[in-house]
Amino acid sequence: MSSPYICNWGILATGGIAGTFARDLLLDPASRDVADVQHRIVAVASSSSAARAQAFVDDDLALRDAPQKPSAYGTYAEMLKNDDVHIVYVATPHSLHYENVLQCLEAGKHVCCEVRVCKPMTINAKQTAHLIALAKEKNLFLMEALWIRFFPLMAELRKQLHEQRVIGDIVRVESYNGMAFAFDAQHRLWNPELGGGSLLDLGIYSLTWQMVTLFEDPRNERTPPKVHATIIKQPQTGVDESTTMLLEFAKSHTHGVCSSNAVVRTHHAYSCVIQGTKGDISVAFPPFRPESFSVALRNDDALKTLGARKTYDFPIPGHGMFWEADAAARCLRDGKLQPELHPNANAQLTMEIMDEARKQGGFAYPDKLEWVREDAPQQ
Ligand SMILES: NC(=O)C1=CN([C@@H]2O[C@H](COP(=O)(O)OP(=O)(O)OC[C@H]3O[C@@H](n4cnc5c(N)ncnc54)[C@H](OP(=O)(O)O)[C@@H]3O)[C@@H](O)[C@H]2O)C=CC1
Ligand SMILES: O=C1OC[C@@H](O)[C@H](O)[C@H]1O
Repeated sequence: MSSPYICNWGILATGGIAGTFARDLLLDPASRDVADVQHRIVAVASSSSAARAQAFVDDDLALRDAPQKPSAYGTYAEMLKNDDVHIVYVATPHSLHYENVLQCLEAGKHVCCEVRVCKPMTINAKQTAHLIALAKEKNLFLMEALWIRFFPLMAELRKQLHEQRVIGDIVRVESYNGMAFAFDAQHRLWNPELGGGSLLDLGIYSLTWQMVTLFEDPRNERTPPKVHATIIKQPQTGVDESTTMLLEFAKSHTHGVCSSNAVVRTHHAYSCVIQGTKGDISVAFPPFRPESFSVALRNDDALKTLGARKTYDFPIPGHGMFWEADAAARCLRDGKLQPELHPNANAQLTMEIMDEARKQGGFAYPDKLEWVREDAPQQ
């Protein structure tokens, strides 16, 4: 057997998700039956201080006595000069993704650093288009780190829906992601300056379920849906507390109902319900980390009632962010610039749908967040 490809990561920022992702990188890939790739964290950077980066390595990742300790940097720019870094995990709030990824791509010119970004790609579609164009121009790998796209559950769901067509033609899809975030005007979820609001943070998941089920329905031939959206704003900071979109997929004659809410949590029944002519598929809670889905086919009595529900379980051996990391590593190994399972066109369309929802709901971020550099492609 050939030796595994070893992917060297640099972690940019040391907040909550950076720790979760990095700890997943440190798990033995054999625990998820993966043998062809391995991960190594070679560097960590914090914009706060080198001491913070060091504490992240020593304490958050418990690597104080590790034989090969990651280097700790007090600025992102310094880490990007490290030639050992193959790929960067950008873990800042999404208000900063655009400038941080630009920074990584620009550094790639000198250090051949590869880049990966945290979801959602950016604040708006123009910024995403610029990053995709720049990565292409520089021959660098770029992917939206939408971890659930890489879950084995997702592959099985796609197979049952689109190849085996177990529930026949899809007729209607309902997806919801809600979390009860206590109001704190400074928190990234509520703060407009940090790209706050439910749509970008939570709606990315409800929209993903629509994309996987309806946009990827072969009958729709990857035609973007018509969007009808409504937004309720948080009275103090003005970010969207709740966004509901009705997505109209004309070719397949289907409607998707998609919503996000930062005040009330998703009901514990299901994250997404897909109704077809022959039965239903229900994806379990929570929408951002489901471990099962179930299928109920209609009985033969004129297809009126549903039969017994069969559940398909996909337990996650860790947090579950390693599957996207494995996909990124395989792309680097094989010289691919984006993952087949989640091409950058998906991220672009997602941002366009979100832009349209915000436009219809009358919600814009401060100009300093919606900016694009003067060399961004004209749209
Ligand atoms: N996939 C998932 O399950 C999840 C994804 N996320 C996504 O991850 C991203 C980060 O979220 P999370 O880790 O929870 O956020 P945190 O606030 O915990 O961490 C963000 C980090 O970004 C860095 N940063 C740099 N500049 C700023 C700034 N001006 N304000 C705040 N932070 C700054 C800081 O690290 P430093 O000081 O070291 O530079 C900070 O610790 C978001 O896009 C979010 O949507 C969040 C939770 C779950
Ligand atoms: O990705 C996410 O998943 C769960 C939430 O905690 C978080 O805010 C969101 O960004």
